[in-house]
Amino acid sequence: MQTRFNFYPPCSRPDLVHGVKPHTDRSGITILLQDKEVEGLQIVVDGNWYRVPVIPHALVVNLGDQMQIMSNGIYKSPMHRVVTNTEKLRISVASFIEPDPDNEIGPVEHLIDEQRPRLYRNVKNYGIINYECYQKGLVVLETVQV
Ligand SMILES: O=C(O)CCC(=O)C(=O)O
Ligand SMILES: [Fe+2]
Repeated sequence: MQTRFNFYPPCSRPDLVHGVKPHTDRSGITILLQDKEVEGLQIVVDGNWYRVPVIPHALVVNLGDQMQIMSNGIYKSPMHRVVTNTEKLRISVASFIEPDPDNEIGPVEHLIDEQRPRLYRNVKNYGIINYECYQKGLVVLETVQV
């Protein structure tokens, strides 16, 4: 598990600047504590962005790419982003839980059959693949499809 503290200062041009650009998490599971007053997290569904509301002290549980890979696409790793605002700073704490990077992961055998063929190849060090694709603006899961 790795934990990241995110700090988003107020921004004079939220129309131009994201707090975090659109991405999917590399993890298996992400546990997120949002700022208890300031919204910012958004999720995309069918091309439309939706706010994730703030519920003070509640944890947001999100699934990451490695869950999507291991479940052969049954569990989804949703695309999300963080927007900035002109008035208030925002803080969040995200814990990413994932397999040991040295362990190869791939779709679980009994979730592969004729109705649901294998969607992803086996990979090691998925965190590095995810990071490099994020820097290049690629959709990471597409790069590990069979
Ligand atoms: O700050 C947030 O609410 C989410 C941050 C995030 O998506 C991440 O750290 O991967
Ligand atoms: Fe994220």
